[in-house]
Amino acid sequence: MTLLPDIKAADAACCGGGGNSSSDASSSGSGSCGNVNTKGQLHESTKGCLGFDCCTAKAGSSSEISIDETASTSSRTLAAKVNNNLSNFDKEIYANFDHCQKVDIEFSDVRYEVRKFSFPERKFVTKEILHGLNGQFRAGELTAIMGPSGAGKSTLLNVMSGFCATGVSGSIRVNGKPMSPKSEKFRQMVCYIHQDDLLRPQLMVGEVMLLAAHLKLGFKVSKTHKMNLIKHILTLLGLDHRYNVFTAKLSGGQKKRLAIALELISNPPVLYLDEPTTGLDSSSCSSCVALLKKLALQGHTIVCTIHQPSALIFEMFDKLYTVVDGHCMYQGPVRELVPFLAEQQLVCPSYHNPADYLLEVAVGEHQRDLDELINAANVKYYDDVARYRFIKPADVTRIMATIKENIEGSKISQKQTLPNVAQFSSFDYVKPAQQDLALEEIKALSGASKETTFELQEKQQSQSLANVTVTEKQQHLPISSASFLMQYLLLLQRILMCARRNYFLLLARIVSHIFIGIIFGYLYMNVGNSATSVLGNYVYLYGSTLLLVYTGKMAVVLTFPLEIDMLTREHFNRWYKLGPYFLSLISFEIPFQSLCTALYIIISVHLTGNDSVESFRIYYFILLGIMASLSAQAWGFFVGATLPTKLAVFLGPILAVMFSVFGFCTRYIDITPLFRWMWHLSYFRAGFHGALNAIYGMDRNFLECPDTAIYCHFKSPAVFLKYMMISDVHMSDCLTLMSIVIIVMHVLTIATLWYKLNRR
Ligand SMILES: Nc1ncnc2c1ncn2[C@@H]1O[C@H](COP(=O)(O)OP(=O)(O)OP(=O)(O)O)[C@@H](O)[C@H]1O
Repeated sequence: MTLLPDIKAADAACCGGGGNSSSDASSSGSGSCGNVNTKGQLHESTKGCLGFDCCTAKAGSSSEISIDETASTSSRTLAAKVNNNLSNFDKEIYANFDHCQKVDIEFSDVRYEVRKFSFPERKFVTKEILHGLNGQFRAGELTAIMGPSGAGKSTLLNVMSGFCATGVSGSIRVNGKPMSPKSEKFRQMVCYIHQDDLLRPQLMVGEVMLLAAHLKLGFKVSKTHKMNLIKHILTLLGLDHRYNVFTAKLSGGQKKRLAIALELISNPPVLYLDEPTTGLDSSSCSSCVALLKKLALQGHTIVCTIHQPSALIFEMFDKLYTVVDGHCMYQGPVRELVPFLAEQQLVCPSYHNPADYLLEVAVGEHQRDLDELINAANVKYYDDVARYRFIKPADVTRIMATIKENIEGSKISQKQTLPNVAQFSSFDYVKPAQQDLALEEIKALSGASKETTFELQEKQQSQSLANVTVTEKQQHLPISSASFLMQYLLLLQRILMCARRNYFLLLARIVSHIFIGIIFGYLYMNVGNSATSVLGNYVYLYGSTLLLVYTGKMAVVLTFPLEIDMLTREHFNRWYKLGPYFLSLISFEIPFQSLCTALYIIISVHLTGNDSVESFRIYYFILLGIMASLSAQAWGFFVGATLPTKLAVFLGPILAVMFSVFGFCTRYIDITPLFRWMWHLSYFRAGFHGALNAIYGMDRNFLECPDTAIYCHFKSPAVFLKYMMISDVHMSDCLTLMSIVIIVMHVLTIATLWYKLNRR
């Protein structure tokens, strides 16, 4: 029997866009997704609703493994069992993930402290948020981090994912080897999906996926294979029917799944998710956890924080990690929670959701000393670790002998034994050679069929998958991210696509420059060549510089901080490097702002009659206007990258005023010596003086003095420049200063972003 229809039904029912269904059960505790017994456990009757894995412990029609038996070791064994029943199509989907590296993470004495300045105490104070946590997140398992609000769940996730590295102490071991979360190797294994989905609303699901595939897989993988992979992932996540839908139009649950789909492209062994179910209705919530379970079954290490799951959803998790006030209050299999609490004289009432009960205990509703529970949790953890961790290779033989004895003496049934053996054999601290030996032993002594032994070892799973009709390339996608140039081109393409579809803002920028150009032109109509209107023209040039500087700066000061959040996440998840990202951003912003500036100047210069002079003056004016605007834009990027938006919109103009006061509208001799450095550094001043020089300097002929005028003091433009004390302005100086400002500010912006992205 093929499971294809089941899987499709599953996706439709549980994970799919239909998004109905199974989850009704999540709120009621039972329902279409199967029945839940009084302990909140699923019965075998869940079969058929989710294909095979969504509802935790359903094992396909041929399964003989009951839920309880599989609960602890279910993931790998169950996945293997189900794989036997997959159609080729389904196997193709899974084949894309069968090379997921298995990563077990163990952490001990993990502490996290923040150092903040306390205004009441007028000194820096250190606050410890995580107080020496120990634990394990294992491959093939779905682990929930639970706890009351403010307990430290997100902080633990941030620390374990390497998203927060400063202030962290303790040790993290990956597959038994110590590893720093800051290390490149660690980062290659981990993806972190934040609570809020930051997706570009102007792009369609398929476009976002393809872009991510190009960025993450590089161009050694053909587009056909990328498209296949995308199709497989979207099918797996129940999003295939949303391929041509804009991300803005996805439901909350679909957005969450898309966020996961995007990260799955690089098939990361470890996925951390911060509250993936928050904001979802019970149906989407159930679908989301079912999906995570499905991914865990494929060998990923999946850890997520969750708030108050229903009994059904709670049962879907393999492991639970409870955090209370920065301490661990329970960690272990979900099914062992109730017995653990009972041992602590905390008896979860029948029909009560254990997750709710746990939270009640955690917030102190049951008047239980939490320190005692924390201690008990620690003892249990070390007990569990000791049970497996310190098995010496020599012990393998002894354990095998016991198993053999048990099977031969029929003390326990084979079906009971196998999951235990699977758990044992998958344990990393036993040398691989010993594991192989053990498996061979089991194979021989249990007399199991090839299919039965196959479920014991992931190695054998993939071997089996290799037998199906999956092409070589699908099994061995050569993952190497896109080159610098390709990253740049892809990101630029994304910006252009977004700009094309969300043209309102850009159109507003262009229209406002044209509109103000007309207004200014109208206000200072024909002042350009008249000796009586020199001061009017001076004000026009002043106003123009002011306008171009402000539009250049404010356009990015306000939008760039929003970009930074997205950059932080995509960069952390290794989509691209900072260099190509920033280059693509300015490759769009610089020409666009230049275009706006040029449009404004061309229109206003014509209306003000400034174009009646030699054309090179107008070219200079346009060039200087563009340079001044780009200098301000570079400052805007820097301010936006450095300060939070609220501070940036306040401090940006203050800086602009300082630079304009000391140079823009003040003569050099009027400036206090203390602030004269500002005059020299002011790009405002350089732009404005350069513009004045372009219009009135460089040996311009006399201006027209109307017959009606008795006397034209500024008939000679040189007199006016001398009066304004700017007769010795050199164009090259102005252009050089502004070029330096542009380059220095962009370099500083990149340095700031680099620091922010890597400080963590
Ligand atoms: N950078 C920080 N500076 C100061 N305090 C912090 C910082 N980060 C976290 N905290 C504090 O640490 C505690 C744990 O925060 P965390 O966000 O991890 O809680 P949580 O369990 O995820 O809460 P919730 O469920 O409400 O999201 C909170 O009291 C929070 O105020």
